[in-house]
Amino acid sequence: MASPKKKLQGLVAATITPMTEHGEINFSVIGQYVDYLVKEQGVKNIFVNGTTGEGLSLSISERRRVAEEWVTKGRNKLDQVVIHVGALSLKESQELAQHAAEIGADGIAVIAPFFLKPWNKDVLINFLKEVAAAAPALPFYYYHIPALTGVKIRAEEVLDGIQEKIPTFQGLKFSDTDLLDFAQCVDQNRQRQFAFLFGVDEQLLSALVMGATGAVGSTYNYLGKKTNQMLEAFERKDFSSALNHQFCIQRFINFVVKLGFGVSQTKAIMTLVSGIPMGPPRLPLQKASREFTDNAEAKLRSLDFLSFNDLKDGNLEACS
Ligand SMILES: CC(=O)N[C@@H]([C@@H](O)[C@H](O)[C@H](O)CO)[C@@H](O)CC(=O)C(=O)O
Repeated sequence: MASPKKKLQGLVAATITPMTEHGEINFSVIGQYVDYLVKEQGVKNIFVNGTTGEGLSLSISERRRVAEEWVTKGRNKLDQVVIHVGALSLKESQELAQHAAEIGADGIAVIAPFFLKPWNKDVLINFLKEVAAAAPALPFYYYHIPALTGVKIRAEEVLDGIQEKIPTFQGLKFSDTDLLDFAQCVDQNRQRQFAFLFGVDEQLLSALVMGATGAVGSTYNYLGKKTNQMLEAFERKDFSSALNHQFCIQRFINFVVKLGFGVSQTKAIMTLVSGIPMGPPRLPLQKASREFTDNAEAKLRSLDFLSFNDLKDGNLEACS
């Protein structure tokens, strides 16, 4: 059984894996990155080696070293460090789970294997169970991201009876827009103290209404402060302010989505906003174009999302 631990809640930044221009991992900026999240964005939980972290594009040895660096640099600064240990090979996933336990991570998460896929709920749970068993003292999260894995088994089905099979099961990271499925996960498991972590940043307010207890996402790296204002407004039941904050965040995400948005663009935006070099992504991803970065910067400025004092054009559409 997992040792009782503080529930993972609030914002969780899906960390980027910083890289050098030569495509090697740039471990040297991770300490600075931790400080930036805590001090500038008010984000004290991280999700390492997930989608944003290009976890599936790293070698097993790189994933181990990245996890170690975040745990080490986050010690006494971060509340929780969750490591994504999903892999196509059960053995690799187990190795990473065991490693996460050894280095003192606070939890592990696993996606569905996506090449040879589980064809029903029971097979998927068997896979997850075998991984969880490799780290029997660590809280376990199922990472539901059907658009990327192609595994379309509803999260509601996966959660049905999961704790009996996986005693360390502690929550769901739900990266999908199907709010019916998400809400049913909450509704059917309300008595259990699970964490329901939503992963579509532009729709977080809707998920909060449905009972999300926290959120994992890429934009919390650089819009954490803004999103925390939304969470605070929601908490004090000021729904009008919460909605304004969500609309404001949506204006930015909608803008970049139309330009073409993904992990590469997240790296470029984070470099711009934080000043910490995130470097290029690894193939098969391509570096964001200069045009993208210029347009994203102009939008960030007009929404007053950049804390520089050199606004030349004024806040054209700054949100309150
Ligand atoms: C598909 C995808 O990358 N989704 C992001 C979102 O944060 C996403 O970037 C955001 O909602 C903007 O669309 C996260 O759910 C991914 C995530 O948490 C991770 O990196 O593991």
